[in-house]
Amino acid sequence: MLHPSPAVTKLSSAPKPRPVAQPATEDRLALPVGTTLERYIMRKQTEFPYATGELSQLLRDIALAGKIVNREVNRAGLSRITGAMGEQNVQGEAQQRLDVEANIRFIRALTNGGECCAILSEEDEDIVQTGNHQGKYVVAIDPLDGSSNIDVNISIGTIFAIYRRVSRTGGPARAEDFLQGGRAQVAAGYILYGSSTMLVYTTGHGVTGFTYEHSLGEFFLSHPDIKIPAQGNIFSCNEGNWLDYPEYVRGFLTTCKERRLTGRYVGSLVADYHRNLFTGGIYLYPATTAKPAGKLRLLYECYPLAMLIEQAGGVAVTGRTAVLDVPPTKNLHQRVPFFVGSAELVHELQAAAE
Ligand SMILES: O=P(O)(O)OC[C@H]1O[C@](O)(COP(=O)(O)O)[C@@H](O)[C@@H]1O
Ligand SMILES: [Mg+2]
Ligand SMILES: [Mg+2]
Repeated sequence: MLHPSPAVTKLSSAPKPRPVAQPATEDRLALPVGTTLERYIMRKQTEFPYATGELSQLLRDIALAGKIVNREVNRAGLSRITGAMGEQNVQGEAQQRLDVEANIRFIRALTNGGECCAILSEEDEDIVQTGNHQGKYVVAIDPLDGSSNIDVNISIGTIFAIYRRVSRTGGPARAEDFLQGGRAQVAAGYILYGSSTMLVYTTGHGVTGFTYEHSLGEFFLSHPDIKIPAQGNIFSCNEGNWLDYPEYVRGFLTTCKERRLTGRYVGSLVADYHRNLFTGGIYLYPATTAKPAGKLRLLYECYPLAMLIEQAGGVAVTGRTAVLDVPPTKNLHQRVPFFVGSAELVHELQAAAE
């Protein structure tokens, strides 16, 4: 919109001023690339008149733990925290030292921050109470995703979902606080420890990406308003499971190959998801004969990534059903089949689903 200056409107004989473009209201509130995460969070908070800053503090706590985990990941080979623990987590999967380390770092940061009442982590069977019984939020988290890639210096990540607790404050959080369903998430995101470290999150108003600047120790806004292309050229799955995939998934993948789409699979969900978010594509972790419910966990892997993808204009389904509409069972570590990515590709898969 163009606004002549008030002085000029009065003096009609004066030479016409050069028009100055004024950004629309929303644009004036938008912050430029390079803005620090802290400033971004503060500014966003002022857009919600009743915001009390608790969610902002939670995001700060997650970013802080992310910086610490990033440091540990970067020097893991030197500091001897790579390798298997020789123990299994609640999923019966081999626990890596960095899985444990990351879990400790996130729990500590969320406890010290004061706003998080309880944490549901992939690494702990039960809900972890932080002792902040007045905290209004709970966090479901996969502290380190892509464990099998830890020891070989390949990108890994953290995935998180934030809920406002529904049980009465003043006491410990309960399972119902985590079992509200995907549409109840107030924020969700991930941190990618990759060739650069990024924090990507949503509070339900689009998706924003921040890149970590190591020497300054800060996340900076680098990717405002991320949108996934509606169509894509990439399919990402573990083809070693081909013989165990449902027939409709094999049929879909065959058409991908007939159309000469590109196969790309890191084996770290965050990394595969992040690539497809920017390039367009579909990530698939179907049910298999060995894993009839799929492998990925609903509460701290699929729900948060589904919220992000919908905010970015993409789609996430378990087959026919939108991931965010899947009702959680009482199992806090529930698994579901997961198909996520560009709308056109995922809709095609969904139409073929049994
Ligand atoms: O080795 P597979 O069966 O392809 O599974 C890979 C998937 O398993 C995961 O590693 C599971 O996550 P965790 O490492 O957090 O257990 C995903 O990151 C990845 O997409
Ligand atoms: Mg994981
Ligand atoms: Mg994990």
